[in-house]
Amino acid sequence: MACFDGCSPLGRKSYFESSSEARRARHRDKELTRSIKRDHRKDAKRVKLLLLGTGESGKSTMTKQMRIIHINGFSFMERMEKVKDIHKNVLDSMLTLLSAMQTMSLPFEADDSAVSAEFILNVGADPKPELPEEFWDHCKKLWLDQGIQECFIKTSHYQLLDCAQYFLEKIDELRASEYTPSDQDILRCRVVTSSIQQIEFTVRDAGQNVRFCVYDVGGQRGERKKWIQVFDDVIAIMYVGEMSSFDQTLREDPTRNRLLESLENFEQVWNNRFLRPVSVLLFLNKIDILLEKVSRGRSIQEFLDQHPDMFPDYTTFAHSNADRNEFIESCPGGSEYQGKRRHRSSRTDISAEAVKTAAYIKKLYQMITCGDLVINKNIQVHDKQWHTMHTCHLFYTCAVDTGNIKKVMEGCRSIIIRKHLERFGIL
Ligand SMILES: Nc1nc2c(ncn2[C@@H]2O[C@H](COP(=O)(O)OP(=O)(O)OP(=O)(O)O)[C@@H](O)[C@H]2O)c(=O)[nH]1
Ligand SMILES: [Mg+2]
Repeated sequence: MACFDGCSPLGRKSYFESSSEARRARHRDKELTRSIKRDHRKDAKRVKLLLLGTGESGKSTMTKQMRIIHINGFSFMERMEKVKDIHKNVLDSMLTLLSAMQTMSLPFEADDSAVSAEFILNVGADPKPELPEEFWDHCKKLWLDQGIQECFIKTSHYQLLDCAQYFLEKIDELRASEYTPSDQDILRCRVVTSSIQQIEFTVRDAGQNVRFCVYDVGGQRGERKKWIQVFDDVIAIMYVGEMSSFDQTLREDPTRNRLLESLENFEQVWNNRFLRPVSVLLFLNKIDILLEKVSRGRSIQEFLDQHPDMFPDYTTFAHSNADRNEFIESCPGGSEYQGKRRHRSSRTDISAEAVKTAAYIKKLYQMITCGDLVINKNIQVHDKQWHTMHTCHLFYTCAVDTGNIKKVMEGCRSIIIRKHLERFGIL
């Protein structure tokens, strides 16, 4: 029979053991409580934000903007470290164009372009840390070839970096030995994120210093399983959605449309039970590329035709004046038009079709937040009641435009801080 009153020969020892054990337990308990309070105080001062979105949507570009706006930007050393990545972007872009020329059986305009192409392909087959001098001459020549230009216009048929044109148009500058990347060059430079990155900065708000901690994750499919590691204590998610990718497929799955992937991924984030109390700031990014695509005659209709029963009718969709004004004010150079109704309507470089496309894509994301559009029939889409603990705010963004991001971040700041104060019971 078991004895519970210390009557066994070991009873006294057990008593002492248990009493010292109890003291240790009490001590541990106090330490733990103190540490929880300490962490709570620390967390109460630190606002944790997550940048989520599919691959190449612009998350890392947003963190670069935060560095430019809130930290002292990039040091000379950091700029010089980017030179290799920028040169690699040029090489990768030209290799992609040459491979697409072959796949689409497009001819070069100049007879000797084939020689330049062969040179570049050889460099690509065995890339050295430094690109040879002749590389730049061949690259410049090829970029001016009408055949390559024709191929470039058909970019929706293959996977070209968004920064290809930007860098290929400034080859003379990039090849110079004294080249130092500018802020814009760094913003345009593409490097895939394959581990969780974090930046911290302090913002002065209403006379108080608020410490922000922003996590940037990889958005390609293989990276998304890591996202859950950073869900704890998050105050708000900055979801970077794609505006310009309606005619593109995923790099990691060329059978899948990028806009559809972004919408579905957003649906998962919005309905994720761990993120139920977390508000979402939805950045509808790459509006500059959207503008440029629509001006080249690309239309979202082609994408919609592939999913006849899924999306609302585009032909009868009408955007509001407010939609138009919001879009114009967000477009590069749009701050001049802010609040000036007469001037806004004189902005002729923004077509009605571009505004309609933007407003329509925005509506798709909005419909997901209301459960009016379901992309993945297999996930649990919650009703309005479930979502009352969080909100979704939408912003048109151009992540390479510091003026635009500064304005958007100012708009987000009060939403984030309010959410943070509510979480820590301060409001
Ligand atoms: N023109 C233009 N380019 C953009 C914009 N946003 C991002 N880019 C470019 O798009 C490319 C991809 O951006 P990233 O910030 O690396 O994308 P990401 O979401 O971090 O991608 P992963 O790390 O793979 O998840 C870079 O070359 C950026 O310069 C934009 O609004 N306009
Ligand atoms: Mg990234």
